[in-house]
Amino acid sequence: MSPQEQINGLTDQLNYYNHQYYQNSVSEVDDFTFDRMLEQLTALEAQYPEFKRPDSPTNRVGGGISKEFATVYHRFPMLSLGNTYSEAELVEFDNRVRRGLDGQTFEYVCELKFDGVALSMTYENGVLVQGATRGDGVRGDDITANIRTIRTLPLRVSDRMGQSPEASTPVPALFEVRGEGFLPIAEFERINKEREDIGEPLLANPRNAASGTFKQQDSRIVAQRRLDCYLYSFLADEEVFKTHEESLIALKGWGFNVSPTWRKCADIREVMQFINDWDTKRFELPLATDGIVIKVNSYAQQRELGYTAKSPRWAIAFKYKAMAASTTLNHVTYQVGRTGAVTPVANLTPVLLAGTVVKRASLHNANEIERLGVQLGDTVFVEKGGEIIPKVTGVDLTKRTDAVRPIIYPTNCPACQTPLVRMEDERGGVQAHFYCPNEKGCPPQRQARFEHFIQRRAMNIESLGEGKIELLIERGLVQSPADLYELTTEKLLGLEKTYPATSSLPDDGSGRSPAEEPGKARTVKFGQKTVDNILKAVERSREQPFTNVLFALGIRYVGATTAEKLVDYFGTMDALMAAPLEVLITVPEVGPRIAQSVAKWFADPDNRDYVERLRAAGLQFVGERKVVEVRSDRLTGKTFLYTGTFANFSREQLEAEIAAHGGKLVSGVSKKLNFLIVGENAGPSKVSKAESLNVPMISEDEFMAMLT
Ligand SMILES: NC(=O)c1ccc[n+]([C@@H]2O[C@H](COP(=O)([O-])OP(=O)(O)OC[C@H]3O[C@@H](n4cnc5c(N)ncnc54)[C@H](O)[C@@H]3O)[C@@H](O)[C@H]2O)c1
Ligand SMILES: [Zn+2]
Repeated sequence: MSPQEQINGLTDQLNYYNHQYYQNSVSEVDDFTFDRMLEQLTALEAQYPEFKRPDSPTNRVGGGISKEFATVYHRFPMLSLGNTYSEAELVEFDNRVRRGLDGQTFEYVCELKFDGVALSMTYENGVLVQGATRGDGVRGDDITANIRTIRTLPLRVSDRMGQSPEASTPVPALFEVRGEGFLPIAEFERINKEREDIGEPLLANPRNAASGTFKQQDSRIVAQRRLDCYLYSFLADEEVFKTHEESLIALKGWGFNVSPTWRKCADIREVMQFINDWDTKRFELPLATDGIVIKVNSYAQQRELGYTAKSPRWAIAFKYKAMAASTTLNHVTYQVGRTGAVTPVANLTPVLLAGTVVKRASLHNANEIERLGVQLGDTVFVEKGGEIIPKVTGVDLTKRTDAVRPIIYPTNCPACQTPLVRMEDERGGVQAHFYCPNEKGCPPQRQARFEHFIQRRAMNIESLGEGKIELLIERGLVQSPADLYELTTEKLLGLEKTYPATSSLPDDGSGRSPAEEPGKARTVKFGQKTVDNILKAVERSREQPFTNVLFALGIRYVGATTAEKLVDYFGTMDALMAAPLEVLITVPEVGPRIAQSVAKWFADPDNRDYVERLRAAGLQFVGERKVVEVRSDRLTGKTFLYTGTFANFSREQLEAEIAAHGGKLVSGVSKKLNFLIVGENAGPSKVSKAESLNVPMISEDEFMAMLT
């Protein structure tokens, strides 16, 4: 391949990865591979400048702006950071700084490099007026509404509010703060557990999840995910602080969330020490980190050092290589998840990785096995990244022997032998996972249905957790959650089983990724007190509101929030069961995918029997209806969005009115929107977006005229 072809190839490929990473929140390769390719391109371009393309990723900040949000221009460009994986290059950086500062003394501030999304927040007279993404560095997306959902981000700051004595610096009239928006790991795992429970595909890692969340059009969805933000930079027209350190202290004093992990370092040796200190300790932090950011402390010196087109010369990111180890893949087991998804798990010769012994690692799905080209007996690389569960990331082909055997993916469910199927994904392709379609009879799926049913947000019978359900199913005491309402003291008292010490519980096919917990022997026992607690909880569950009951049914894609919307709209189980698909689709925030899933579920006679048994058991089938009766079909097939306030309607009333006439409320301005209803104090971004997309805008009066 000629150098020009190489440059072209790398440019196209890196631009594509950048697009996937920043626009679609997907990493198709790991960061190390990406950075190595970028380095290769930089070197080639230096050697053959004549072939360097104007769209080269080497002279641009990686992100872009999207059509879904209004565009904002940054008052100060938002740059990237130079990065390195090696200590030798860090020493070179230190030498460059030293030369650039001509022998002056200087200090560094080291911070953790948080792995999320760069955010910029502008405050005017102490009030948060704008929040934006980095975008291409010059222009970003206006995501103010989403950023406002971050609970730790002050919407208003004042120097008097600060609790610390350092907060004495007055708050400037206009300033900008920057930080990293992220999903705490615990929150990431909570969301994935919920998604797994209702059959939504899992989010890949906390960074991509955070990035995807900030780009949601509906800030109500954003608010349900508890995003957080660590602030690491302050900017204003006038000089407020002399050093970065001072700004961090003041930001904290003004009530911003500044991670306490930063430290001032006198020289590069102390920096190295800081890097070593956090090498594995960073896994104890509540969020994903991928390195250390090293910044020259003095602002005057920062100005002296200046910037390249892409990044400051006074800062660098040291990135940790993902924690990797190599070991042998002995065999693959397959777990069946709550919704029938089959997950292959690598069983490894135990190996030490980032302070824990790893015996099992995720192989994700059949596509991943194919992509890795891995075989049984291979030496594989196992990595621990931002996530808790290690994963197999590659094969050491230099160690492959003749003894390797191909991995034969099962064609039948490992739990119930039903032939596996692949389903279509939302874009019409096939999903990466194979599924066991035997929803009713497959033991792990059946058990998962019970676990779903008893959880707090459903029927709240959690005293039945931890092995008790398994035992009841095994003894034939329950087959369907409706049977729980026929349990008696006589049936339960004295039941007992000891689960052996190894893997019988973790291997229950629950589909949860393989944790590293050692399996201890456990005894499940139904003594008098346990039995009383269970029966009491079952009794109390009869009072759980209809929303919980509907969620408890375990209809695919119907999470707790969707259940609420359905109850608001229909009010009763009977009305919901009678609703044809066309009506289900008109429910606010219920799209065709959910509507179809609901209709299909209620069309199944077994499911209807199940519902009748729950009714007979006395569960709540009536909720509070918040949507008025459908009064006409004048708005049928039309979509609406409103902005501002109205003379004749509250927001809720307006939403109800749209629904009552068959219209559908949508959450963002797009080409598909039929009408934007514009009231007093309308939001400028919605209006200008509607203008640019030629979406008709109507007044309150015009809207009312449509109803008669
Ligand atoms: N895997 C892929 O497909 C893919 C694609 C594109 C980019 N990437 C990764 O993204 C990197 C490029 O992204 P980038 O331009 O955002 O650079 P970067 O993420 O390496 O560094 C700059 C960013 O670091 C963040 N940051 C975190 N903590 C910080 C702190 N304490 N102080 C200052 N900034 C802090 C900020 O968001 C800032 O914008 C690449 O090096 C690559 O590793 C990966
Ligand atoms: Zn099965």
